[in-house]
Amino acid sequence: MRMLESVHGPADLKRMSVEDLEEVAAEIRDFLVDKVRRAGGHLGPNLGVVELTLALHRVFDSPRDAIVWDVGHQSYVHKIVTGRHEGFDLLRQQGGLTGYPARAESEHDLVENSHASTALSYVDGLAKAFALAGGEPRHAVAVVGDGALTGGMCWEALNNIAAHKDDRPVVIVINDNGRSYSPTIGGLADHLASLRLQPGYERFLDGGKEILKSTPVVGKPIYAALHAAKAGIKDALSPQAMFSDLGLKYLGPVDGHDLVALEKAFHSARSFGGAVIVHVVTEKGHGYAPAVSDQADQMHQTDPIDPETGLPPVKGPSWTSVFGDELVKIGAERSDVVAITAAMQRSCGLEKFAKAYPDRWYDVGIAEQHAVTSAAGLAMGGLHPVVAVYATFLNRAFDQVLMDVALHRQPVTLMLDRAGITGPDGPSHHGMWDLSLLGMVPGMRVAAPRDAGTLREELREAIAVGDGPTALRYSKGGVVDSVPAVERIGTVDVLRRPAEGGDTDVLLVAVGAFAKLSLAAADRLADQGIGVTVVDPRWVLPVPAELVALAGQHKLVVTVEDNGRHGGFGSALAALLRDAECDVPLRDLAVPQDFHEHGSREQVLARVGLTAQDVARRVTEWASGRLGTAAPAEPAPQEEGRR
Ligand SMILES: Cc1ncc(C[n+]2csc(CCOP(=O)(O)OP(=O)(O)O)c2C)c(N)n1
Ligand SMILES: CC(=O)[C@@H](O)[C@H](O)COP(=O)(O)O
Ligand SMILES: [Mg+2]
Repeated sequence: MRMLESVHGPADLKRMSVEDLEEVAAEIRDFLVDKVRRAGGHLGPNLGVVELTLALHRVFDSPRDAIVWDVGHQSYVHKIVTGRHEGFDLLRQQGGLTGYPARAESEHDLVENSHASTALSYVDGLAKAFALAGGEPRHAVAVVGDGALTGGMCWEALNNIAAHKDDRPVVIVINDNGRSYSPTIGGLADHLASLRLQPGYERFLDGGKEILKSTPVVGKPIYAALHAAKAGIKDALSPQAMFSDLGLKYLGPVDGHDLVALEKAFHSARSFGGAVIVHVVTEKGHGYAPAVSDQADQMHQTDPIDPETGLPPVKGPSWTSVFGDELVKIGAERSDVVAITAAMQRSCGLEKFAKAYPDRWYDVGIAEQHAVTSAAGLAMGGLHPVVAVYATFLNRAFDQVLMDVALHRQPVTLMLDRAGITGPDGPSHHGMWDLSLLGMVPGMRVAAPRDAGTLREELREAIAVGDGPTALRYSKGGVVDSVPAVERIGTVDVLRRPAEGGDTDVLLVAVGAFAKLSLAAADRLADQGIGVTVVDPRWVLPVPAELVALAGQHKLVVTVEDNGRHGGFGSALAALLRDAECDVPLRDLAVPQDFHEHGSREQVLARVGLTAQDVARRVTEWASGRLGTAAPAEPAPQEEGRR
């Protein structure tokens, strides 16, 4: 790591020779493989942007020039060359480097949101701000992947950037490795592929230019004529009409692992002065055979490996895999069931369904809004679509759920994976918003399975609904095995009653995966003589009416949910009790309404006061005085987020 240790910032890169840079690139690759395989993270994407990042930081002047990374999962090299390589032992771990740009970490980092397809909008805004500020030009540079480019916001931004193509220095670097997780889909992807097929285009032109320029007398006029004909040649060799028709200058395709070619292209882009697209062709996982040969997703996202075995941990069944397996069975029974993914087929559990029913699944690209409204179209066509997305990514399709699906009462089922605190991916990945959003949607029915069995059961119940939208929400990671019910009252499962003849002091209403945690808290409370009934509503929205009678049989109601507190299940139940004029006091335990820094799921839940011990302590605190029980020691406050 001799060379790499001499890199403390972009200025050090600018002083290096190409030979030194090649050495730095090799050392960075070794560093990434070593650190990311230990810590876990986005190994493939970052191995693909080593040369691209070095060339960017040599040609542009960050932070004066703004560099925005779309999604941001491929910003490890950027972090390494901006003085943070010593922090990689704690990458994505509590208290350590985040896996995305972080403003608190560096002046070189601007955008922390890890939701895709936003970078072009940021640079459009930045370019406008730089223009208004006047003075020496500052460049707004976006690095956007071919996957992120399938997101609709990119095209909204391109439309605006093209409106000022000549006088605002916007540089759009398309990092085209042909993949999101799996190969990127759609007409745009095909278009980029057709451009990729002409890698010699730039070399063809450059070679001709040098020969003609060095040819005496006739050379220059011929070159001038050819230059004028260049557009024609370019279209013939490299049909980039899509971009030039927008009025945007297009440079490329450029070999994304050739430092000299990259710098040449970036210098051209920098000196152009207006909006320019640099189409860079890279290879995900480049330089590391296990990543390049990983057909599924070229090590897009790797779990920490076991240093002993050198293998990722063996995982048991996940919420995702339980869903995926059950959907295959349903697919055999219901030919009208189809599935949609937004470029996350495997991560959302649709791999087996896609294999079993190749004509009944759709990858729409990173386009959640299109996924939902196209699902409404599929439903209007007589089918029952199942849309599988991460809960946090549903945020951007809220209006589509509300006005395209629910307004038309279409039978679309949303499978909200990674609901609740997710952990290592930080604040924009925690799925803590969906219950608050969907609670506003008339006719929306939301289930929160507590274990594998209820996931299968509630999925089937959802698919059986033909007159409106349904959704299931479930956590990241290993599924909870089995949490049996002792009784079912309507849709509500009673999981635990106070000991025989014990007082029905507290009704503990547990949402989804928090059932197990709530039972553990109830055991702690029983030790203190507090009688607790634990129930699982199963279908949490609209709130089951049975909870009103159950609440009336207790002295205190407490809800526990892995959703943001504002507008969550607790709020909805409180409203129902008010409407029913049931005045039993209610307290709601939920994720504090804030942005919560990364860590493991367990660490973040502990940080925000959502462990069994926290629940028991808070219930004891609330029960004291009401139930004549002793007041507890001063409870740990629920930590607010980082701001
Ligand atoms: C709105 C949204 N949907 C889905 C994701 C999940 N996601 C993260 S990276 C990625 C693929 C990105 O592909 P690309 O932009 O080509 O970058 P690459 O990994 O190939 O460098 C996806 C789907 C996300 N971050 N944001
Ligand atoms: C960057 C991104 O959005 C995804 O790649 C995410 O990191 C995956 O998270 P999971 O590990 O929960 O699938
Ligand atoms: Mg890609």
